[in-house]
Amino acid sequence: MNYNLLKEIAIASIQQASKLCEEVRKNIPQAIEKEDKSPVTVADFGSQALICKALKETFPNIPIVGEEDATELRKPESGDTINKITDYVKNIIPSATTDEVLQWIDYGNGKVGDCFWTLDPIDGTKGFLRQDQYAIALALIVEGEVKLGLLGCPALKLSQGETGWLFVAERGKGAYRMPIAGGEMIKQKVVDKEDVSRFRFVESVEASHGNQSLQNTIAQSVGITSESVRVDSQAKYGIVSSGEAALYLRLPSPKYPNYRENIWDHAAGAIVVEEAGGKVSDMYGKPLDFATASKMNDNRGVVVTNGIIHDTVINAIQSHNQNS
Ligand SMILES: Nc1ncnc2c1ncn2[C@@H]1O[C@H](COP(=O)(O)O)[C@@H](O)[C@H]1OP(=O)(O)O
Ligand SMILES: [Mg+2]
Ligand SMILES: [Mg+2]
Ligand SMILES: [Mg+2]
Repeated sequence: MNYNLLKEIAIASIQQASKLCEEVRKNIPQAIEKEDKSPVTVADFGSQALICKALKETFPNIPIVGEEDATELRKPESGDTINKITDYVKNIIPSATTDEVLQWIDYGNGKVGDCFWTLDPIDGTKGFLRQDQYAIALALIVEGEVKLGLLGCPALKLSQGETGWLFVAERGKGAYRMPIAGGEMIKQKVVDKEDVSRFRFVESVEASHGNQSLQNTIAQSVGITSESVRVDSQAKYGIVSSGEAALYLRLPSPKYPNYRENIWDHAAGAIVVEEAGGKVSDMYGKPLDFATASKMNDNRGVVVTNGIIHDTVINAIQSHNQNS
């Protein structure tokens, strides 16, 4: 299958969504509380509307499994919110109406199947609200395998170059990054073991999204002596794929032992790291399951490495579990 057109449309839609998100961020967004108590903003909805519209226009038959939906926005008390979202979308698509914006958001209510997109319009909403890192994450999954991954990180600064990167990976064709506003593609490669200064590990800013004390113990046991770099969102995958860290650990939070990861929180990031030479699995070394449901019910935790240290990390987690 030729993925060039899919890639082209996906890149353009993330560039549009990135503009909307940065505009909202400049104006200091407010959090709206979802049913599960997690925050969402007008930018999460606006980003989902723009990306879903672009994808559905060109690929009407590919379902989109997105994080957000418009149910709450259709209630009369959400009038101000949907008007705000529509205003932001109109900056990019001047003809957009409120009804269309609601419909575009709901294009994201697709189901997991043989071939589908999965979309997180803003991954790391808590980071976005803090003016820290966030990502716009889109992946194409075909017969259970991530074939394309796009990760827009509008606020990300790596050790060199501008702020704002878009990571693009295609199965078997490598991973690249480009400045999010457009520009030259740079090939991604994970860090070598000899590169001591970049042999670091990344984890969430939010302590409750993982198990930071265990993550630190494991990192030390595989020879990482420097303190962790704490970053919100799938930007962590972008950092590992750029060779600026060797390890990203997301071990189950003791506070939420029943939490299951969503496919849109990992699919795009996973292929970006794998195509840069790295490895991604759950904490038992099992591949992440993107084929079955929007939640990865049979996976626990996520381990992302430069590849070389993967088995050592999995073994360190195993021995810790056996001894505790
Ligand atoms: N208890 C939890 N454990 C792990 N991840 C979580 C938890 N609660 C929310 N998340 C997800 O963590 C992601 C961002 O995490 P981080 O920035 O720390 O890497 C978000 O996608 C968020 O989900 P959601 O998308 O529903 O908000
Ligand atoms: Mg969310
Ligand atoms: Mg999100
Ligand atoms: Mg997310």
